[in-house]
Amino acid sequence: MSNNIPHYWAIVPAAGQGSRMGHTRPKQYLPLHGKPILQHTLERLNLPRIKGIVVCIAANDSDWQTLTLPRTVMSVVGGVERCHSVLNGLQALQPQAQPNDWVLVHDAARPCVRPADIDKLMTQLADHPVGGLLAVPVRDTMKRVSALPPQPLPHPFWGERGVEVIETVNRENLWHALTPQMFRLEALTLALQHVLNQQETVTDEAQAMERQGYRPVLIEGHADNIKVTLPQDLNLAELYLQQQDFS
Ligand SMILES: Nc1ccn([C@@H]2O[C@H](COP(=O)(O)OP(=O)(O)OP(=O)(O)O)[C@@H](O)[C@H]2O)c(=O)n1
Ligand SMILES: C[C@](O)(CO)[C@H](O)COP(=O)(O)O
Repeated sequence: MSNNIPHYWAIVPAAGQGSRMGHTRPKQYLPLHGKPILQHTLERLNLPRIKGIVVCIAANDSDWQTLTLPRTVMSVVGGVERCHSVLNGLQALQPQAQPNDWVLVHDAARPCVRPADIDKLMTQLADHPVGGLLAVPVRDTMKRVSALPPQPLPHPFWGERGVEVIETVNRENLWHALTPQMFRLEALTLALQHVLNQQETVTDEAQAMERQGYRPVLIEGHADNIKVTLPQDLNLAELYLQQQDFS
């Protein structure tokens, strides 16, 4: 029955203040090649298979109305943390979506995502019971730092008292979680509600699903799907957009 075929929806958390960017405007409205980051992101998500898009914006957002949108999208007010914004977006979808529909949650701050990778995520997980996310394997040696208690160190070569001690973390099987992260509407809604009801937060949707005992699937994407976070990310994102448009 055609009405049993799950639809695909997108939620774009865009209600952050971009504090790490250190700019007066929220980073999602800063220009890349003269176009706001959020507009680039919405253009990447404007795929035929995505039935509708919900954008979560800050209550005091004065830039949203200035965007030229590639299609009609819904907007809802976000929350204190990203996970609160995403839950508001999920609740806005409830009236028009089915519980088993897929929801792709994609950061407004990731304008370089490749439409081909979004399609890959939707296609490869279309029949999966849980869902998953775009990710890329860690390529660098990883270090964990921890502050030493102010006491003599067991060995003089381990640095001065009170400095951070690093230890190498096994990078095998370590991946960078990206977005979109794609899960079923009802399952993701319940998972996030459970986390928030515990007065806790999560930094991505997969973590909420993991806490419910689900095992999300990683689908390899591309490292140029960066989250624009710090000032130096702006030039890098412009370079990636330029490379993609000409590749
Ligand atoms: N309460 C929040 C916080 C973040 N986001 C969105 O979640 C995405 C990823 O979050 P992040 O990169 O941390 O954005 P900010 O929170 O704006 O950045 P910062 O932590 O530097 O303030 C961004 O598109 C951001 O707009 C959101 O919708 N609601
Ligand atoms: C969702 C995310 O982009 C996956 O890497 C990341 O967790 C967002 O973290 P932030 O602290 O909200 O930027």
